[in-house]
Amino acid sequence: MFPEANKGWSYEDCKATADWLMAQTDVRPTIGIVCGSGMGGLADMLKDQIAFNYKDIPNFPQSTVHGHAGRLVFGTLKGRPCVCMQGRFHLYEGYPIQKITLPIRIFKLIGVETVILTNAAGGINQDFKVGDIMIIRDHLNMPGFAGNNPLVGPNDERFGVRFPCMSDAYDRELQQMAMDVGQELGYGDFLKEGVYCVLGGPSFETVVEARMLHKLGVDAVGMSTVPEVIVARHCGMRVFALSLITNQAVMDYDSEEKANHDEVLETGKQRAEQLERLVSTMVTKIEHNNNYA
Ligand SMILES: O=P(O)(O)O[C@@H]1C[C@H](O)[C@@H](CO)O1
Ligand SMILES: Nc1nc2[nH]cnc2c(=O)[nH]1
Repeated sequence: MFPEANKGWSYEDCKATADWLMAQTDVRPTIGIVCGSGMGGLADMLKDQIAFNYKDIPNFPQSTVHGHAGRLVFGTLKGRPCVCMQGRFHLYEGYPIQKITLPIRIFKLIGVETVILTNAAGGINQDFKVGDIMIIRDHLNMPGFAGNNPLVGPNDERFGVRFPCMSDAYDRELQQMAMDVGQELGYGDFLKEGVYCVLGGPSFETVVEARMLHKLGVDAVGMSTVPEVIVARHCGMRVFALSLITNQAVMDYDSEEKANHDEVLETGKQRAEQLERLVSTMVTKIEHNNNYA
């Protein structure tokens, strides 16, 4: 029934990688961070770093996209033990969806309880501006509609249940915390919230695709995050996610704008400092006395 079942991403494969990592470092992270395109600076905030190139980690895929360094960094952020993916994997790189989400299961097996994900996204909401940071409230999983979901295949109950709930995917307490922290930091003008839609990429949207997403209630569109969120929730981790609006999706045939990856990376650089301060302040406030883990 599942011919490619668990090829390279079984519980045992994930456990072997987790054990290998645990043998190389004394850091025992409870918070895992995933850096979006151009946001790798988040990993550089970690103190007393122990970093591994993805190519040296057993079973890990390799980063192939500019703006994704390909390092797994352990360390402390304001005294809290963290692990950070400086570079993530995307469907358009050609990896099976189960492979791009394998690091999230490894997070779980090394003791991570809360996952913070960031991404670069195109603004669909017409009130959004380039440089806005959107707290993700909900998602639209377009590849999932076509059956490309990371949980397809035999379910291993050691990770989670066959049919996980997703109506509570994004932790509401953490969303509120981000809003509060954002206000304290004076980010009120550019801190938004909304719905993120994942598409397969790597091509950006046509005008009619962007218009369709707008009609569907999408606020920002990208090419990542959702598979990772599904896997994190499946194995019971708390999830918080942010989109940096790096460009406006083109919704008008007369527009001279053209989405491109250089603009995405440039916006990432411009907002890096604020994004890092928001995430690091949240990290100091996250408590692990919840019963998710
Ligand atoms: O990893 P993220 O989702 O931040 O990367 C986005 C989507 C594409 O990989 C790339 C397009 O510029 O940025
Ligand atoms: N699909 C998609 N992904 C992005 N990542 C950054 N900007 C965009 C965009 O406009 N569309």
